[in-house]
Amino acid sequence: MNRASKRPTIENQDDVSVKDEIAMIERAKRKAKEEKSLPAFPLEYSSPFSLIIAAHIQRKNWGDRLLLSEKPSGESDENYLIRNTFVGQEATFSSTPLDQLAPISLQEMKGKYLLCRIIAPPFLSADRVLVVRIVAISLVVEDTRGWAQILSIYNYPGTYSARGPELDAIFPLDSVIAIREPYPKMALAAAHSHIRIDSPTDIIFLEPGNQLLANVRWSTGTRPLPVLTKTANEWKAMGDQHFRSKEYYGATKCYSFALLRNPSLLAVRLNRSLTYLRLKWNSYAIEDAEFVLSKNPLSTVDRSKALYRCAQGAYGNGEYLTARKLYEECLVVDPALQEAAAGISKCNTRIQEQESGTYDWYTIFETGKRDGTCGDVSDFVGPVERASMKHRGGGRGIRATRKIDTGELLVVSKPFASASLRSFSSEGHFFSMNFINNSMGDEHRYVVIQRTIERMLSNPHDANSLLELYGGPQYPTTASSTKKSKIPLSTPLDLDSTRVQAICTLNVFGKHSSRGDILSKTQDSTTALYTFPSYFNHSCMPNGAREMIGDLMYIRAVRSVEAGEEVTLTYHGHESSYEDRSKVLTQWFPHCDCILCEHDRANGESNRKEREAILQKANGAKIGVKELRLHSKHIEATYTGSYGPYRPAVSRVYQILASKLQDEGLRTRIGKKNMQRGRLLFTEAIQAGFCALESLGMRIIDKRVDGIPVDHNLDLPISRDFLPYNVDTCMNLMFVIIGAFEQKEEFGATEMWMRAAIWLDNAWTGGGLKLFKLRWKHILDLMEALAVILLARIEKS
Ligand SMILES: C[S@@+](CC[C@H](N)C(=O)[O-])C[C@H]1O[C@@H](n2cnc3c(N)ncnc32)[C@H](O)[C@@H]1O
Repeated sequence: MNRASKRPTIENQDDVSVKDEIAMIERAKRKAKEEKSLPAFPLEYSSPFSLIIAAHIQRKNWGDRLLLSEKPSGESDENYLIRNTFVGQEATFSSTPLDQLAPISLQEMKGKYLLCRIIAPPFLSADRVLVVRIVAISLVVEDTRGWAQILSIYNYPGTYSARGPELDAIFPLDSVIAIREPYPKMALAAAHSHIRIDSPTDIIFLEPGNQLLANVRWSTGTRPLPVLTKTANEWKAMGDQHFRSKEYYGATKCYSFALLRNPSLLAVRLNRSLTYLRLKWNSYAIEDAEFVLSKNPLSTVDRSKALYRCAQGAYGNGEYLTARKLYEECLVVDPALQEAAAGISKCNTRIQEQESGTYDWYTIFETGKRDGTCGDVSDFVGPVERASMKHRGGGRGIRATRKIDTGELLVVSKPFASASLRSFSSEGHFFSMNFINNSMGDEHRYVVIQRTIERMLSNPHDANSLLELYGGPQYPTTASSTKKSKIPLSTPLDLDSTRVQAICTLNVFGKHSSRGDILSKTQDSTTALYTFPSYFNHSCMPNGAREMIGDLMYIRAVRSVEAGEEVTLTYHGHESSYEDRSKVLTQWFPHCDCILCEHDRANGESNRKEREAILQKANGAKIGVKELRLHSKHIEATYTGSYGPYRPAVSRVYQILASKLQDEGLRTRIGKKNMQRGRLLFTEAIQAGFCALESLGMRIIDKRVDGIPVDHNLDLPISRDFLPYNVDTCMNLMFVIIGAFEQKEEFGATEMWMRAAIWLDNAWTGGGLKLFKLRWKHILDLMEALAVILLARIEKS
């Protein structure tokens, strides 16, 4: 079976239309509601023995292949990994501290905590159809009376793509765990009823000496807690092994066990600190390193390592001034530590970026293109601030703190959490039904939620800034506060996973897609969640525009903005019709009051429909120049009254016309050697290119098509007061114009328009001629000698 053809994506929606998807999601919602209404108690009895066997079989059947070894072959159905899940399903989480809850057994779960013990290795939950797995990790546990149940754990850090040995380390056999206010899930979808845990903070691993373990008798016999089964050094060795295998979650668990056995082992604490750094759990890394620094006496080597880890942690948290000071202290302890000297220099660069908004855009683009991530840069907030905007959902927005010029850099933001195509090692399908905005989500979106939760757990300060984002009317947007826990995941942060899912759904950004589109895994796509950029409200004709390079986002003003004026972005593609925009926007709000939508409404439905019909014809495969000329006139006529110059549908028709004219011009010149007619066609192509640019909002000052002298002092042919939303489309149009001028042997014009292209690219990217050459290499190569000559002349002038 050819799976690629079966995958429902935005490009291939034959299998599952949007309507079908919504119907599917509605059915799933009904099923979830029905499930919730079933009586939860009493829980059915399950034989521990049969559950343990079932767990082993599951793990062996296909779990082993997926968990322990390389990725599945993807060729046979049995091996093929399909994950499915729901986002926005009403989930529980506990906010009652463990010591204020009463213990229960599985027979009598209700508003209490459950004390239980892991009695089988973790496995991947499967639906009735074996090849479909849900995204949870499953454990078989027994309570003190020997009753067994399956725990389905969602959102637990490090489990989404962990393999067997690491999961075994995260959930060691015989661990005793307390689950705050667990709830049973009936056997409607899964093979067994089970206990579902949505919030990782509801699970508390109990360690020796915990009060809750006093006087506990296990009817199946006492077994030592896992931590007691190895010496500190043995745990350290296991931790090192996981570290070498890059299984950092497993490694931190082993190092934590080693430290429970012997808290004074500084080497283990330094190793755990390093492991936290790898996981970007910077605050925990700093805590371990600071513990080491608090010891006296301390060897120079340990002091230097601990200081260096503190510096790296502060750097990772974006505290560059602190990090620089710490790197300097490292050099005092060990003047030969070159990494510290390099650290200082990196801090200086980051501080400069942060203060001045000056970036090495060339390197950023190159890294983003190569790695799909933003590399090492700092955040920047320019002349904009968060402000109260009561008339918008969530009540906030972004406004200018002073007058802003066209092209000014407003924001550079690293993601709070991101997922790019390159983040996924496994193949297979992923289906997620989002109950919040009734859409099918892809794996990227789900992974962003997982990583968001993880980041919240790893840093309470980050958790607070995330919880301030808008999650819909049911969640107040007042600042919240979470405490820092001493041991990760062991004290209540009270993570409400449904709220986090709602926040992610309303605020996530995607590359190459409208904010709400589904992206195919085959596209080079990045999905990411940002904090500051999430406060921008929407307009279909905004004064700001965003770009994602890897997972780094930058935002520029596309026109001048007055002090105090709101700065907006668009949440969807820039060229969609009123009807498409309205449909997409309902995910966020019911009615768009921007100027473009007002014009479209005033323009009337019949004009809009006619416009779409013309556009469809113009997009037809066999369309000729003659028909396109007519379509361009007709589509212009669908606009009435005071409709502004921004008309992407018109631009689209002129774009097609310009490229067809250019093709025909070439055929005429080369084939029929008809120079004069060729020249006319190129002139018309240039004029169509001008119309296409103007309908995207650009203002052309110099519309000459003949007799432009070769003169460096000529001003640009375009106005510098507006950056078009779709820069790449405009750049391509300018290259068409340059090509047509070349055919007309108007070399003055080619240079003038090349300068315009370089200006626009630089205004958008900030990367100058060097980045221009990198970004447009594929086109410049096609231009051959012309590009070489023009760029050499421009560089010299
Ligand atoms: C990404 S948030 C933007 C920031 C949000 N206003 C806040 O206070 O956090 C998206 C939400 O803002 C609101 N919003 C954004 N643009 C809007 C617009 N043009 N009209 C109405 N509501 C808008 C909607 O409620 C939407 O779900």
